[in-house]
Amino acid sequence: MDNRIEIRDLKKRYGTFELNCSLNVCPGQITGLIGPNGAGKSTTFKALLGLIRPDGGAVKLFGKDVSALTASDRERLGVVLSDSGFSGYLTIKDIVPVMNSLYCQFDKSYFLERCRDFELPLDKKIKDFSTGMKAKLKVLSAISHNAGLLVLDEPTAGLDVVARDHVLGLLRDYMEMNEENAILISSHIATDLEGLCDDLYMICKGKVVLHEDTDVLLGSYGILKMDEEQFARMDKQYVVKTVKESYGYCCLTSEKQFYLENYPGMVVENADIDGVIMCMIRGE
Ligand SMILES: Nc1ncnc2c1ncn2[C@@H]1O[C@H](COP(=O)(O)OP(=O)(O)OP(=O)(O)O)[C@@H](O)[C@H]1O
Repeated sequence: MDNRIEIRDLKKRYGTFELNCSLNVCPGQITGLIGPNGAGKSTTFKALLGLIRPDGGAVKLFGKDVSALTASDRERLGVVLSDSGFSGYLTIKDIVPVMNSLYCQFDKSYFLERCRDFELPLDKKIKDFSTGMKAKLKVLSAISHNAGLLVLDEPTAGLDVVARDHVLGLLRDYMEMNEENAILISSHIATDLEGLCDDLYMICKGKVVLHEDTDVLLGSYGILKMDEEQFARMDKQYVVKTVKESYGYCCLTSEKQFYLENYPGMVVENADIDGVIMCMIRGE
């Protein structure tokens, strides 16, 4: 069975908000969905998992329509949603038998070993866990039952750098368990995803505004800064977005090398993903 996600023209309307999103996740890949608050990331995840009814479009997991997934297909999914999790009144000791009965392939010893590595107490009620402890427990639960596909909505939200590093490390371990494993992960913290994902979808006001391989985004994209006169004279064929600034213009380019070679006086900066997002949102 292919660990694949296919979303085609997924539509969902809430008042003035309108989602219209297409994306693919391929076996062996980590795909990131980034976008500002309210962009539509969680709505996409909920529709993908069949938790809300879309107004249109098609969603497939493992090559099957989401409504056609069997219970055993669903066991092959590992999910983290921001507003889901175990009851706060349970302890890790309580949830082990629950996981055991929910998932045929629950790997109890892996799960408990990792709980020990992360110093997660087995007897403490989950409601008394810190944000970081809860996040680690959610991700550990998602990867401890031989899922082929992970769907993770903001698994690093609210974490300090150390806890974030632990969670990202767990995801890298997961990808090494099986080369066909795949992950769809969202975050509004772009730096979390740039070191992890093979490709990134940028979503804004319900629309995918950019899809690119992370290497291309970090290697070829750049930010150009110039005054009005330089802007008027420049060749704009590789300009993706333009933002008017007090000093002149700031442009996002998909080919920074072209401008480095042809415009020696121009300021050409490497684009980090936050810079790209800012230009995509503010630019025209
Ligand atoms: N059940 C709902 N009823 C009405 N509006 C909703 C509902 N769920 C989401 N929305 C609206 O849909 C839009 C997208 O929300 P969504 O939660 O998908 O964004 P997001 O990208 O996940 O944001 P964040 O990063 O803040 O979690 C928002 O305008 C939100 O108010």
